[in-house]
Amino acid sequence: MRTIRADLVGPIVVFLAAVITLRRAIRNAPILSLVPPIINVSDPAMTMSMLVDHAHVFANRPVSGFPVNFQPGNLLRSHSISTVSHGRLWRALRCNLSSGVLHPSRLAAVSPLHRDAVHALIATLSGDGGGVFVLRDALHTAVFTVVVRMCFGDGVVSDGELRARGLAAASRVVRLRRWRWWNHFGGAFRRIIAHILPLIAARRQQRWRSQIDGSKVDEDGSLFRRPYVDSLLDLRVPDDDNDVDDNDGSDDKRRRQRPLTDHEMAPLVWEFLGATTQTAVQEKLHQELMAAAGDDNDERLLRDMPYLGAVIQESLRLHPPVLNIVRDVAANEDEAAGVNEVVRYMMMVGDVGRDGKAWKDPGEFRPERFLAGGEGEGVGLVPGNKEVRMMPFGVGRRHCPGVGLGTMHIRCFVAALVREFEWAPPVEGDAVDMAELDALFKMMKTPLRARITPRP
Ligand code: HEM
Repeated sequence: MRTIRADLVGPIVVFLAAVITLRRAIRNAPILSLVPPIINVSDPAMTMSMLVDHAHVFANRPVSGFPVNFQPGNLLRSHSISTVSHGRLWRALRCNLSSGVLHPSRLAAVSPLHRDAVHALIATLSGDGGGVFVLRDALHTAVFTVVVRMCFGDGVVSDGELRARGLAAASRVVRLRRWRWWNHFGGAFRRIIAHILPLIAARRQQRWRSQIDGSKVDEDGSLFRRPYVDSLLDLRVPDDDNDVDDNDGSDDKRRRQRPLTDHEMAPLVWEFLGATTQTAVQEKLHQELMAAAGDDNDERLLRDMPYLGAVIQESLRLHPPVLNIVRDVAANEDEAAGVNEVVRYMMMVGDVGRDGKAWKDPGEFRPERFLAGGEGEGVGLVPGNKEVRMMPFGVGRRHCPGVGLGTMHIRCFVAALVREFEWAPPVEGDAVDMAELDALFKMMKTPLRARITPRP
């Protein structure tokens, strides 16, 4: 009889989610010497009250931990959507991302990119007819190739370069996972920016060339039209960059607008690339996947698979890749004295998802709880404004805008991996070590190693 392992699909989901969220965790890490008083919040009702009912108060994350001198002689704070203060600039940048590449109507265009990446991943894993694999690098490269194409279109980064960068990025994930690596990060960030700037310039040139020869820039056969960098090149942001929020937005139109500089675009590009970088369960999932007729990677088809959705949701409830939602609140502003005291609130994402009052046997991996009739039926990945039972993508006005794309990546790769291979521990009977690393973001202490056998 075939042994069915219930504990292998979850780690894959957890790892994919961690890859995809690396960027966020890095951005939220404070520099230790500047850490203000911290209050940890684990209670779901309290979290709700803070992030939803008092969203205007809890609207800012810590200012980017490190001002970076990535433009010679010019010390700048790196601005990405997640680090910029809540205000006009934040609104312009977030709106550009959410209504552009992340808009639900655009996500269908990601399916062909997923198809290419899935084929390459399966070819890599089935190379020698199966065997024992450490999944991390192969999965990382697969996700990375998709997001690079969404970011730059095709033709800016070559296939070979893509694979090399995917692997380099994977090894950076590993190197950056411990707090003690943080000191090295300023330098690493400058190097990353230095890699990104020429890619932005190359895309700009591609656009110029196509304007000159009258062709459309995407006529080079790019599968993903109007990639993220194009939207940044076209974007105009408020000129005064005064972060104060004027909620009425009344005179926004009259304000002077300016384009972004390449040095402003680079951290945004990096944020995009980084953001997007657990077998009864396995068998049940496999049956559901095989029963669905049609294109293997059709996003609509995958979205309609309740058990696949439940497995992903249960994995993110138990093992959210982002440990805490961080907000800085001015506790005592005395402008005359130049004093601006800040209190830092850390909403503990894992504690909320494992709250014993909200969940039966909260520590147990049981996807069925999210199916019809289960205690979690109808619970969303992003809480509405009634209650918070889990919050892997945050809550309130600064919740993750990438929830659609993030879950789409996970659905697509998990589905392909379970459809194509049978998964077992390297040694029959071994348990998967789910110990977590005290890292910037959640990772498995022991990277998942599995024996995979191509399915007939
Ligand atoms: C499994 C995948 C992902 C997870 C678990 C995740 C999780 C999170 C969390 C917990 C936050 C903080 C929310 C808050 O503070 O309330 C966040 C913010 C953010 N995420 Fe994601 N994320 C994922 C994928 C993505 C993707 C694919 C993108 C886009 C390319 C993205 C872009 C962002 C941005 C820009 C922010 C900052 C939003 C703001 O400050 O307005 N994330 N994410």
